[in-house]
Amino acid sequence: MTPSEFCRLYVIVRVFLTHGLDELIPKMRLTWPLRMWCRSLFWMRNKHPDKALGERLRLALQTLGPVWIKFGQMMSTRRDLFPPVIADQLALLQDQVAPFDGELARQHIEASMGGKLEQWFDDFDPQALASASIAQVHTAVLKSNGQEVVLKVIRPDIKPIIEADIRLMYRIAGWVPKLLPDGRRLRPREVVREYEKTLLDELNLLREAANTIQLRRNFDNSPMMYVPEVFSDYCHENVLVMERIFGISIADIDALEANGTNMKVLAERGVQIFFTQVFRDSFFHADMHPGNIFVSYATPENPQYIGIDCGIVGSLSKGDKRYLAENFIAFFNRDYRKVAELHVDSGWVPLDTNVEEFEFAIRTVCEPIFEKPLSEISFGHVLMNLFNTARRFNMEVQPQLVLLQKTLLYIEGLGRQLYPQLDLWTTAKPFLETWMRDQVGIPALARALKEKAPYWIEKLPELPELFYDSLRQHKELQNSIDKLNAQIGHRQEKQNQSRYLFGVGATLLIGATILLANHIPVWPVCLAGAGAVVWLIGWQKAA
Ligand SMILES: Nc1ncnc2c1ncn2[C@@H]1O[C@H](COP(=O)(O)OP(=O)(O)OP(=O)(O)O)[C@@H](O)[C@H]1O
Repeated sequence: MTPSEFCRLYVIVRVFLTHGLDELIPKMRLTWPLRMWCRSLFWMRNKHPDKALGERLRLALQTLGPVWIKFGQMMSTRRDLFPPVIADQLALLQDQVAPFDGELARQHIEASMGGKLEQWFDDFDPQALASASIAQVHTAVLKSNGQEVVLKVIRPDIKPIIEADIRLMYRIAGWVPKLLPDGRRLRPREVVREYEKTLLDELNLLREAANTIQLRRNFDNSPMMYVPEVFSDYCHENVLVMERIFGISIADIDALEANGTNMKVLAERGVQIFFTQVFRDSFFHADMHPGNIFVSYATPENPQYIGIDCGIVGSLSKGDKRYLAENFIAFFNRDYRKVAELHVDSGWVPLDTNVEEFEFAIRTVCEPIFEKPLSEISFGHVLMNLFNTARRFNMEVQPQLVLLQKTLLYIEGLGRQLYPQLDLWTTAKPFLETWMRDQVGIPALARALKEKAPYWIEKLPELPELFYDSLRQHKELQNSIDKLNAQIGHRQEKQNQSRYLFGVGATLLIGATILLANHIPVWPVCLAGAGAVVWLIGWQKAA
């Protein structure tokens, strides 16, 4: 451990102890040396004894800074791992990060772009439009076409901080199974690894640029959603340049209402956009928080979403989509047997899972959900309950499904906030059923034919030649097989002959031995000589 790592670890331990987080460790796990060590750190006593454990954890993460705040935010979505009192507190974490100097932002952008900002932009505003833990956003105008743009720039000093904190997180993750009774189930190293990947992905703005371009293409000319244009010629790993959008924040319900927004349509569109992204495009925005969703001022009766920050996206395979849609439909038909079978068929749980037991477990967990009216059932909670049950039956954690469930939970929450009577199932069911119908039978066949048609048309002129080649190859293959068969036959014949000669030779030698034993002269020598000659001929044939 380097001295700076040691110092940081000291700070982390101090923050944990002064927030009384040693309370997380059960008494029986507090070994004698550990207890003595904690006691010796008398200047690190719990300074917030009046606060509940969840709140103290939230405050501690907030004190430790952006890397830990984001970690807490991610953990808040893993309700399968933490009790609600902790997860609810983690969900309150906000990264209020002070902006860094605009001049430093300018230098950083210029270093990435390899020239003065004025070469490409006018009116660069050194005052940040927004500042978050990883990046900061400034406005400017593109010189080439007068387009108002934003420049998102990664914080100059953030990478080493992230790397150092992640290294320490791994170290602490190694202690968790020893300290917490449930430590192994929490799979701390895996959780840190997942977080590390998300953070490192967010550090590369070229990824976000590519995701934004893809999402914009998927919703090209859509009245439901608008995605700003990315100016990829100006983008670098540290800098993203995109069209500036002017919309109402989705969190500003008063402003939405003042603009005359049809809240019912807005809420339903949120659900439709999500299902379209998941099932039609296999590409969904997975960082849905209020800072990333806006609504256009235009056409409030027919409201259009504006989506930004595509740093984190999810995608499902064809198989996953199909099983997911079937799962939803089976669940809402209360066909738990089908739900269990689907989990096995999809490979989400092992093939040898006892389907009856699994069905029973799903029924136990899911049936109470139907106590509520259908319109109040949460898809996100249904999925969470299903996955939690499946995990008891050794379902592997599937990151793409966790991301999907987390996004779905958020979309539902948002939808109900916008329009409390939102009936999710009625909004989503026709979409899912049409999609399912589209996946099987004549439409699926027609689509497959349509997809493959250009390939076949391209290959058609080559068909006669391919046919001739294949016939020729078949003939050549037949000739080789005939030759091989003849060789095998010849060899077998020789082996039969040699076996016969060995037999004759052996008989002659045995005869010679018998004659010799009976003291008959001359004949044994002749017979032995003949036997040896016959054996020699047989050996030659066998060679
Ligand atoms: N194209 C844009 N037009 C106008 N404002 C924008 C644009 N892009 C980003 N912003 C503003 O900057 C803020 C931060 O942007 P963004 O979410 O992309 O950054 P971030 O570092 O990923 O933040 P977070 O970690 O909170 O998601 C947004 O909430 C929005 O207010």
